[in-house]
Amino acid sequence: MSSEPETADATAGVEQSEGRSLDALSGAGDTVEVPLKVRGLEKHFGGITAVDGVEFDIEKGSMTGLIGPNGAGKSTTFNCITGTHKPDGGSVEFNGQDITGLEPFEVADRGLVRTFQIARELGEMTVLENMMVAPKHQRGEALWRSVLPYVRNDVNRQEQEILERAWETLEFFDIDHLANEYAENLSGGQRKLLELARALLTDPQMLLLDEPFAGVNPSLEERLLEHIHELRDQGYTFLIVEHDMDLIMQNCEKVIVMHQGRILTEGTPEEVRNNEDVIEAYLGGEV
Ligand SMILES: Nc1ncnc2c1ncn2[C@@H]1O[C@H](COP(=O)(O)OP(=O)(O)OP(=O)(O)O)[C@@H](O)[C@H]1O
Repeated sequence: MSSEPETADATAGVEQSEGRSLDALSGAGDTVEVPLKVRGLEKHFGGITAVDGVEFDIEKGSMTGLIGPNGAGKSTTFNCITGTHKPDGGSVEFNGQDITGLEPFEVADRGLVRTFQIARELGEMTVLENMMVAPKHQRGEALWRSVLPYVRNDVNRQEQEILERAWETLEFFDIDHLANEYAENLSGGQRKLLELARALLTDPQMLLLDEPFAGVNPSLEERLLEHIHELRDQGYTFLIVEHDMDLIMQNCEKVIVMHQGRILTEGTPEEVRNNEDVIEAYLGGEV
């Protein structure tokens, strides 16, 4: 797959959103080098403060790891950024637009997309059908139902274009031979590849991956990593939550460490590895 995130080719055949900045898509106007800015983010659940004034910047074309122990607030931070949770305070800016509190499909429309686990209903569809409903599925969890008849019966011109992109993306991830397999029959690693492939069909500029390597065997993990690096080289930006510390340290140029809802530190893997707070107060010397 050779298309870049902002090019017209990358968006061919896929419904464009009204809310998306044309400048951001075409690269015209000011170049946004820090597409994602999180400021003073807060989220409370009853008496629990899950996210407590989190702030960070993500640079364009970078691969950043977000790490921290269980309950540190990583998933809640992801959820507040991508619209699954409404933050109680702070702001999220993407490509110069305030996206704080927008619905998930509105955030995805702007090019900030997180991978979704293949839900039970999608597991009962083939890999190719999963790809065909991906662009619309991301814009609303229920919309895929309305698309399904078209997938199974007559395919109109727009669907034909989506079909071509779907095949191209499946080939890129080396899972085109599984196109007619039901998604529920895929291995854990193959599902992760499909989840990433589906996210790509929504024309993202930045991808948020929540534990993309969980349950993935070493050889598939290697392949998944190669694909992520290749996509990064094409200009996509990645923010990755992952428990495998070594994997993050070896593959991300920047690491953000969360602890008890706050940013403990951030820096290069080397800086984080040598940070006394991280070693003593948080990681217990496991880095
Ligand atoms: N929906 C919720 N309702 C109540 N408490 C929640 C909810 N979601 C998260 N929490 C709490 O918020 C805190 C942060 O949880 P979160 O899942 O964001 O951490 P995490 O860093 O992703 O952890 P893990 O690595 O274990 O997935 C935890 O104390 C958790 O129990």
